[in-house]
Amino acid sequence: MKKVAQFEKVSLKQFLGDWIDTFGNRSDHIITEIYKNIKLPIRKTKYSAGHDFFTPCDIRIKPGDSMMIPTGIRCQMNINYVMLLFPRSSLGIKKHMAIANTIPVIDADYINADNEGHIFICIRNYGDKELEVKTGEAFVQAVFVEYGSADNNKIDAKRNGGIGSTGK
Ligand SMILES: O=c1ccn([C@H]2C[C@H](O)[C@@H](COP(=O)(O)OP(=O)(O)OP(=O)(O)O)O2)c(=O)[nH]1
Ligand SMILES: [Mg+2]
Repeated sequence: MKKVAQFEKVSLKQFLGDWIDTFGNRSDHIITEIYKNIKLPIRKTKYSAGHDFFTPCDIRIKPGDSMMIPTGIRCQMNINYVMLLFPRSSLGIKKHMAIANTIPVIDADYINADNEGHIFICIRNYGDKELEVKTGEAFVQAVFVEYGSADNNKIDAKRNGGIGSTGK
C-alpha cells in the first residue's frame, strides 16, 4: 500500500489549550496524562482502508446529545489526498454512535492551520440509552482518498484555520 500520510500528535501546549477550550478548566496534570496516553491511529489488518482513531478519554453521551472530542492528532498528507472520517461500524450499529457532521473532510492543508491541524471529532448518540466508549477504544476510522479539482488549480488562498475559517 502506498504511504500517503503520517499521523502525529499535536504539541502538548496545543492539546492543553484546546482541551480547556472544549471542556472548561481542568487540571493541567490530568490533561497531560491524557495527552501522554494518546495513541496514533492505526490500521488493524494488511488491507484495511480505515485507520482507527482511539478515544483519548472515557466518553458518556446522553441520548440525543453530542460531544466534541479533541483527538490530539494531526496528519501530514500528500497534497493530492484528503482524509475522510467514518464511524466504526461496530459502534455505529451496536451502540448508535454517529458523527455529528456525517463524514468529516480533513484537508491536506489543515496542517497549516493556527491550531497545528488538530483534528476534532464530534460524535452523537442517536440511540435511546447512554452511549459509553472507554478510553483507548477505537471509535472512528480515517480513509485517505485521492481528489481532483474543477478549477485548474487557480486558487491561491492559504488555509489558516478549520471548522468555519473560510467564512460563509
Ligand atoms: O469534523 C471535523 C471537520 C473538519 N475539521 C477540520 C479539518 C478540515 O480541513 C477543516 C475544515 O473543514 P470543513 O471544510 O469541512 O469545514 P468548513 O465549515 O468549511 O470550515 P472551513 O471554512 O475552515 O473550510 O476543519 C475537523 O477537525 N473535524
Ligand atoms: Mg471548508
